[in-house]
Amino acid sequence: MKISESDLIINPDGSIYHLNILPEDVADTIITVGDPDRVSGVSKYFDRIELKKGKREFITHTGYVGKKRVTVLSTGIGTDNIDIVFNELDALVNIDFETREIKKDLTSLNIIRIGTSGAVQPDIPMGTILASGYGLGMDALMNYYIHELSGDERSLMDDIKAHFGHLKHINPYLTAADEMLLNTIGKNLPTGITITAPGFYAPQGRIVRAKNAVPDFIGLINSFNSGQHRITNLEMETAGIYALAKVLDHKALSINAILASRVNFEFSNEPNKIVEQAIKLVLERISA
Ligand SMILES: O=P(O)(O)O[C@H]1O[C@H](CO)[C@@H](O)[C@H]1O
Ligand SMILES: O=c1cc[nH]c(=O)[nH]1
Repeated sequence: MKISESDLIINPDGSIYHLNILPEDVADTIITVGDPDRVSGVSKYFDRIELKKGKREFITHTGYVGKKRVTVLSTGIGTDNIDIVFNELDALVNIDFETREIKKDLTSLNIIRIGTSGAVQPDIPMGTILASGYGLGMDALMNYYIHELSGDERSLMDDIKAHFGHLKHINPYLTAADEMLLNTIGKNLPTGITITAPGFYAPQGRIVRAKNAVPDFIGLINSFNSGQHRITNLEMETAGIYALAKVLDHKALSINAILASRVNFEFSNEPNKIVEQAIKLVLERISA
């Protein structure tokens, strides 16, 4: 079935609407980062850069790490942007732009986020590089998609609903990391449940001047447990990435550079150093 011109917008040069890139510009291994400036922080380690393109906050560099072709792409902040990036990446590989039809042979991308995050457990200090075992969304993105839970996700979700059920403004969603990526790129890293919040301040329990509606949100978050599972950190994209990757049949893993300890009220004075360590770790493991 032909996808309409208003559902899938292709620019006059054949590129996809927001990302402004062509199907051939995308590698099968993709690193996403929030900060557009972090794209060159990743591609500076490429052995060869093939292309640099961009529009708005969506900057793309594609090149080679050893023999592996890799795309690094910035998403900007938030799961509203993840909606755009994931639908457009999927269209670039799985829709024929000439016929506007879904291809017969679908491509499953390997997508690794390198992001920054704040820890909510006292034993996860600033400087930790953490792999998200699960993404728990507190934002509204997945209210708009059909998203099914595996058995494992369902039992964890039951405990999450019991713990957070009194917060009537949220409809949380949960997705596990891709197991293969977790066991390779995320090997031996600390893991846990990452909460994806729809904001940086009150939605992450920060108190500045406005009054927060949820008292002691950090305490509520870090007191959750379900078997060996606990919530380790907060950021703003991972749950959307995991959920849309699953819906669209891609593989995803989120690697978090922990810049803040929310329980110790600390924020790193060397954030770039921690991010750099996360970038190097991911690139070494991608090219191994
Ligand atoms: O450093 P990035 O990847 O942007 O990730 C984190 O930093 C931003 C907030 O400062 C949010 O996007 C959050 O998820
Ligand atoms: O605490 C933090 C740190 C980085 N990014 C976030 O979203 N939260």
